[in-house]
Amino acid sequence: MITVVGGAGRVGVTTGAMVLLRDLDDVMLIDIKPNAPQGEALDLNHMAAVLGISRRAYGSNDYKDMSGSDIVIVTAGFPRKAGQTREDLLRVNADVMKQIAEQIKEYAPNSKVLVLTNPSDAMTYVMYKKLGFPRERVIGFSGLLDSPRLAYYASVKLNISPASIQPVVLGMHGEHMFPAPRLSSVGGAPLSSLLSQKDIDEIVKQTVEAGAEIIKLRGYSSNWAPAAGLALMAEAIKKDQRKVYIVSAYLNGEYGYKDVIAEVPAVLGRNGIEKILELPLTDEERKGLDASVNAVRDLLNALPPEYR
Ligand SMILES: NC(=O)C1=CN([C@@H]2O[C@H](COP(=O)(O)OP(=O)(O)OC[C@H]3O[C@@H](n4cnc5c(N)ncnc54)[C@H](O)[C@@H]3O)[C@@H](O)[C@H]2O)C=CC1
Ligand SMILES: O=C([O-])CC(=O)C(=O)O
Repeated sequence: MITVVGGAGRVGVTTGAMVLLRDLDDVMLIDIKPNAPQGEALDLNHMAAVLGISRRAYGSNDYKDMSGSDIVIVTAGFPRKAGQTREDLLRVNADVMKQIAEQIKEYAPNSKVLVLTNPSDAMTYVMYKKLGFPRERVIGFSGLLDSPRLAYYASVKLNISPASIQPVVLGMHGEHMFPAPRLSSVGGAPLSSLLSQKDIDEIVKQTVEAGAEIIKLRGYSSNWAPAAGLALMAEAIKKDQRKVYIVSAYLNGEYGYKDVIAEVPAVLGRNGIEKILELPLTDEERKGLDASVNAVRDLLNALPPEYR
């Protein structure tokens, strides 16, 4: 069973749908909104019946129904509104993480926990600290959104499929993310060698501002792309695929950073994070990553001690 906490919210229910569509497992949607997860589950079950998918969705307002889940995906919490940054959600969502960590510890103590709630690196840190699970089992989301976004914008410039691009965005998910065009590649060539500096600057800006652009256009934040990314992470763990994805990981010396969470490439398999990969960086890239990781640290330092 894969549980989604926040399962009646926009990203939560879309994630439930993606898990069913990829035929990964049954899905438990848990949410504090009365009746809402049950209603979403019913609709998802009808979807599965239409498509002939033999998986079930369940909905509940009781955390104990996550019992037995090997993967718990956390999408619960407040989304930002137009004009807000993700960082503005720090305090309110840290509270939500703290409450949910207690429940996961009690009902799914052996699970791998994927955290998407914003600001996602800081929320992954709170979840990690409050759960006390080994770091390979508490994995933050967003690299699998920021990097494919970079691939998308580059693919438009190059008129090629985004699937042909290996994009790299590191550090923080937020205003200070670090897109790395030299480390991103197309057919073996660095992306930076295939586009003009002006085009690179443009796609980097589009990537950083992508989330805000969606809110500006439609009034609420993304759901389709993040849900797809979460489903890929769950799939890599569930099927022990050992695929390399950029994820938010607790660093204990990797890249020279300690006691902080940042987006880095990692191998995902049955134990969660099987290995963190350390990319060789130029001096300039090192500075860019430092600035990004320091922005995560600033957020963590702004959290009262009970969240750390
Ligand atoms: N890291 C990323 O790339 C992305 C992060 N997000 C973040 O994900 C979060 C959710 O976004 P949406 O789904 O659009 O919001 P939403 O408002 O549609 O859904 C949030 C859900 O969480 C539920 N919830 C709140 N507290 C809860 C608790 N203690 N236990 C269980 N459920 C609880 C709410 O009832 C609601 O149904 C936001 O913080 C948003 O900023 C959204 C998109 C991408
Ligand atoms: O923009 C938001 O608030 C949601 C998010 O993190 C994203 O889409 O990158």
